[in-house]
Amino acid sequence: MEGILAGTSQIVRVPMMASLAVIRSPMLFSSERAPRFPLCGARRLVPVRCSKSDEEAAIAYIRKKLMIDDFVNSIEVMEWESGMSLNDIAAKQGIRIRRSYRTEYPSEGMKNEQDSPRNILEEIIWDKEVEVAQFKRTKPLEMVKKAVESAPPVRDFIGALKESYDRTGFPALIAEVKKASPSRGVLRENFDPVEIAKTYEKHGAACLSILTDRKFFQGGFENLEAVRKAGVECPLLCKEFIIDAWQIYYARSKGADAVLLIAGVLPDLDIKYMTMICRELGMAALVEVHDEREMDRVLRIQGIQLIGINNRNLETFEVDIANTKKLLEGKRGEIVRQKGIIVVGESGLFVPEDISYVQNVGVRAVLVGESLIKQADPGKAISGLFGKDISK
Ligand SMILES: O=P(O)(O)OC[C@@H](O)[C@@H](O)c1c[nH]c2ccccc12
Repeated sequence: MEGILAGTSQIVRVPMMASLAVIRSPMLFSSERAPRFPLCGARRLVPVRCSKSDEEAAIAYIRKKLMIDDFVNSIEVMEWESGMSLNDIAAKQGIRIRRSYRTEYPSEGMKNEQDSPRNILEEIIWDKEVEVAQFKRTKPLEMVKKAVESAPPVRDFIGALKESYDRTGFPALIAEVKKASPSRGVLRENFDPVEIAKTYEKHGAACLSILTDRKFFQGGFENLEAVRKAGVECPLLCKEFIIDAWQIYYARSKGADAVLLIAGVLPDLDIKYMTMICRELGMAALVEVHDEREMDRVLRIQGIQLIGINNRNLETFEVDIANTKKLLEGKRGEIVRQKGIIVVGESGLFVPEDISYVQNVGVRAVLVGESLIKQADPGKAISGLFGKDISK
């Protein structure tokens, strides 16, 4: 009988049954040289011969173990199987950020016009691909999964946001621990992540966002780990450019309770796959959108609980808080309310009027960095931002 395929920890399609799933252990096999689907790592299907009983065992395993309805007959996977490039599939969804699929930095002589990133976000992503490939070589997934077992217990990120909203009547604050950014340069010379985290917590932050990207934001996973180990109780968002499921496990192993998934970078199938992994790990996924098309894509995905509307365009750095209003108007706002999704207003919030502006259009949490981190005491700055002391 023809037609089963599998990889390790991957999407698996069983053509006879038109089923598709994510599977943990190598079951049957596929060609090692077949192209991989990005994060899920599944290989393009190469029909292999296997016995009827193997096929039945595979199907039974998939059915029993996995919640796969979303993946069945996924258009993306069918396109990929039929030979479309991954960048073409992403482009069809309106994604402008291309992947380079590099695992090593190109040497100077190898670079050419076509090979250059088109904007800062694309540059970050191309860089991240190499960084993750290198990380994975030294710490393979199995090793990171082992480390997850001894990670500090997960905290309820969404629960903390709801609780804070109910307690204060203001959007819950996710306060950001960020030393620098590509758009603003160094925001704070004297940067002690633990001290900043503690003062944020003391002054009423519901959750914290910790930048872990080193090259562009001067962050690091050691900051996440240090904050968690210092006894800070707020749930922690790992602020990273996630392009590979490996990074989610890694974030959890370092104590993260939530991760950021950027819809402008990740095709639908990746978002589904990654939110599924978050769910399994007990983490929250903050899915970030910037325009109507991204918002519509994310609203169509089942099980999304937290959407961040970024007022900053990560390709041009333009900031406009009216973006939050635009994306919550009309039908979109209605769907958000029907589904009980918590919307986080992100970036460019400086004064109490900004907070009430986004609150009035339906935001129940805000993500704030610059306006706090630049103050002498970032925690004390919280009451200035809200126009009121919101500490417990
Ligand atoms: O410093 P601001 O303008 O308050 O913004 C915070 C946060 O929204 C911003 O850092 C951010 C939002 N989405 C991102 C994605 C990657 C890096 C950074 C971000």
